[in-house]
Amino acid sequence: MSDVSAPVLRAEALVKTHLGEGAPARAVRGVDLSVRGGEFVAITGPSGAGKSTLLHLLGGLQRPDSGSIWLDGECADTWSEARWAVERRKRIGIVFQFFNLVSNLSVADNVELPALLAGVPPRRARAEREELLAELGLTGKERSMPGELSGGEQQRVALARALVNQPPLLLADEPAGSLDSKGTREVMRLLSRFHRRGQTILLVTHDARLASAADRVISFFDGRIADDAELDGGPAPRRSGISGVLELKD
Ligand SMILES: Nc1ncnc2c1ncn2[C@@H]1O[C@H](COP(=O)(O)OP(=O)(O)OP(=O)(O)O)[C@@H](O)[C@H]1O
Repeated sequence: MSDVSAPVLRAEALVKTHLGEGAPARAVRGVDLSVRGGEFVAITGPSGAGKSTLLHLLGGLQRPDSGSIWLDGECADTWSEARWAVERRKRIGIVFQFFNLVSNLSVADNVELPALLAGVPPRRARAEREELLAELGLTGKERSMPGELSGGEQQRVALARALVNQPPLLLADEPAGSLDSKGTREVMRLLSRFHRRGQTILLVTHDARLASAADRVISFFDGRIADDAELDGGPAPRRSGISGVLELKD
């Protein structure tokens, strides 16, 4: 088993200003953060606080103006876009509010795609996909197209896609933001279940209720960490990979 206390993700002095049409938006103004293996961290705060920008920086989807990021102890400062793409496939699963599924690919193909791009042999990619879809209650939907699914189902497919390469870290940006209360409960239950099995999760939400499912809550305000509180229980033990983890019962 991996060292539970080792940081999976570390950021130091991150700064990001968006230069848009209007005045520059100083979205992230000097953030230090360390996330240990097995932690479930929620980043919460008001609209416009900079939460999504921070998550995008941590996942390499945007580059900081200054500051550094380490993934599993490896500094990402000099990584190119291409290198980030490769590392994301191996190390980081990302789930967005609006699912971002490929609309003209079936559920099965959406989930298998990241595995195939990562060089996983097709037979193994298929096995991983079957296991995850069964786990997420989507068996029988393999040939469906994303547009034929409910919002909750689409988000479960997005979760399967994010987890198919067994990334040590899952980044979730308002994953229930476009769902009704049933869909929200479903997604939160799944995140909690994966966390209990050892998945490290960083969840961005403006909803304090959702944040309470985490074992650490970071309050983000005006581009900075205003509070960082560990809730009762502490981090779950980290286990490597999802497939080993899937054998465990709830
Ligand atoms: N691509 C962009 N171009 C210009 N400004 C941006 C861009 N992305 C974000 N911003 C601005 O940066 C600030 C932080 O935005 P961000 O989306 O990170 O906040 P947030 O806390 O995630 O908000 P919300 O909860 O509403 O999603 C806001 O003022 C926003 O308008």
